[in-house]
Amino acid sequence: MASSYFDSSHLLWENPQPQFTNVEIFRRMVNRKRGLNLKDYHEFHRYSIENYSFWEDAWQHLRIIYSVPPQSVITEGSIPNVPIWFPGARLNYAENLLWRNDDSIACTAGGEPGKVAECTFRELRLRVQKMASALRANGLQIGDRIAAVVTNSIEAVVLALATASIGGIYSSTATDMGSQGILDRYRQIQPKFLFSETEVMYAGKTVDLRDKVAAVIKGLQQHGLKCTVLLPSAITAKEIEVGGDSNTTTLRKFLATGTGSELVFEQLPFNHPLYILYSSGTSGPPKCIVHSAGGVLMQTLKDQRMFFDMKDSDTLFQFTTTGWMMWNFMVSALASGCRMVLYDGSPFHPTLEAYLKFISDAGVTLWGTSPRFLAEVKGRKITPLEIGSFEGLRTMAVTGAVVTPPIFKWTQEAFGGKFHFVSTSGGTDICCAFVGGVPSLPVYVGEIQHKALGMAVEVFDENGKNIEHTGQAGELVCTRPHPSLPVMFWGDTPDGKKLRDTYFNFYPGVWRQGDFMVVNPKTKGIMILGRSDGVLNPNGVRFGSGEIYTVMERYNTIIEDCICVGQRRANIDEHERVLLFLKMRPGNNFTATLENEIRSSIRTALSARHVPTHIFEVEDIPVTINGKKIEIAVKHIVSGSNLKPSGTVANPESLNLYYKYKNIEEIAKNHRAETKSKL
Ligand SMILES: CC(=O)CC(=O)O
Repeated sequence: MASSYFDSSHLLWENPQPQFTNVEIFRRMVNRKRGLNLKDYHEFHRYSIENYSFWEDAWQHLRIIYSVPPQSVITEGSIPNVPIWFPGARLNYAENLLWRNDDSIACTAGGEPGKVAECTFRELRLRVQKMASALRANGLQIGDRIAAVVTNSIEAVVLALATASIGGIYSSTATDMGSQGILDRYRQIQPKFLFSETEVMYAGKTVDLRDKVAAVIKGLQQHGLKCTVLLPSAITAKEIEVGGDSNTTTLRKFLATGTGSELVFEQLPFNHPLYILYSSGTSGPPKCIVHSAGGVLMQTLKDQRMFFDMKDSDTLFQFTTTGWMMWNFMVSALASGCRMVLYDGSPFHPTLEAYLKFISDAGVTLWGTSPRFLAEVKGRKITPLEIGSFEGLRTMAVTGAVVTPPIFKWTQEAFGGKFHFVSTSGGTDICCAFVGGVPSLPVYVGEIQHKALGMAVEVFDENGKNIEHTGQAGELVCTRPHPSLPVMFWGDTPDGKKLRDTYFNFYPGVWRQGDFMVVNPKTKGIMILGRSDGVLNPNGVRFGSGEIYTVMERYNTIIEDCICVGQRRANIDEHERVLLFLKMRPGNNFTATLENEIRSSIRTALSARHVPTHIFEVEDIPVTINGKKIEIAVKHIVSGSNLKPSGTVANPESLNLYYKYKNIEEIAKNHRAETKSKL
């Protein structure tokens, strides 16, 4: 079947000086070093996935700081398909981030309380030194876990880097995660230390975390917890007691236990664990994904310098909490000598306009955000250039969900048209991206520009056949190892059974990411169409929910959000049917006229077979605390399963709204009668 995804590619942006980009400089360096003649990014990418020596080139180009050089690039490890990278090398992640020791600003931190804190590179290093000294004095050793429930603040950066300097393993969650969600994660990794906020502000409200912290401490006491450190209020900076445990102390007292020792960067193997991240946990207990220091360092630096053309003169603002991999990704920007702007709180408080002004005023040059946020600005008919000049903006990087073509177009225009719009996709599983931006290539509307260097991404059909050249959609797979494969799942068997079952079983020996994608045979541009477990399959036509969301974008001034899932009840339905749920913006009604209009738009833009069987209005759309729609949970619920919401769901009560759709026949009958009356 010929593809209709890319019938017309519209140019969105082109770099007037591609030759000066980091990626072009890197390509020319490889040509000189290897005596090659790689003419463009396409050839460079091919070289990067066919030769492991590419990673040696990357080591050199990214200027990795090390004390012992590697003996080779790759060797076999104990987990099949997960090799050991750069055996013999010794390095430290924190040392690679803290080389800069001057009085330029390293971090600017803002948030809802309105205060802005700053810290220079020299001060950051001193704060890390103080924290590391206290951690050592209190017994942190190589391989010990530190768990944190923290805001996106300078303190969180200090804590992660101090932990890394000693060779501890750092894991954090956002403060809005429920105590059950926190315990589901931290009980598995048995942290020695817990660092926690006590009071924060979110959406204009003071949130008292004392009960939650007390519950977490209690739940971790039987699981190896030795010491809890309470951070002062994120609003007033006052110390707050939680009480009841002699191993609990305040940050001030904890830091005072340090001996003032020098900052020592333990020299560790490339594969030494750095972070533990978690699978979403929306459909089962969260998996504890362990990432290596060398892997995270190399891949995040590669993505930042190649996709975003990051330089030491840049100011990066990544909107994230500490519970999303984009936080870990962001922190690496220090290694490029870049300034980071941190923000904690809701972007809608006190107003969306105030948040946009903060970004413009902070002189952000690289802005990382989500399509959901941009859709909201668009939907509220806000004109960003009336709020700030955004004159420094050079690159906007968007991730976290499918970016639809209307969002590409609107964003480029709304923020002044000159910057590089980068759509990327990767995930927690690799703590970097599979596909993303190439500043030396043109951007086409709706297309992620290319595969990342070193990432052997292909599109497979159900039988494991590469169908990329056909322009048809299939599974995103990665056919060769790369340095930030997880080194293990915490608590897995030594041969990594759980890890292999998760990624390498569906297509034996090949990484399956669980995303549904398609490649434009002409431009090589990529579209991610949704999660593959949410792929819709009515009457044998397979498509991604992202295709429906693209059409729905045109209604986003009246429809706040929507979710599209397949329904197939065991022993009842012969075929899958597609259900589309809409959350209306206040003051707008879901009428039969609107429903007909939506059906007709989907039919025209896609095909008659894409039109949902039923469209319903709902009060809320379930999302994770990182703002991702939870299609898989809704799919299970409407198909007749009972689901226990995990701590990852931001609005767990919303799931209850979907159970009634198990009785679809009755609901549909009532719905027809109701919408007719609202015509
Ligand atoms: C890079 C990403 O892909 C981020 C995410 O969606 O979790």
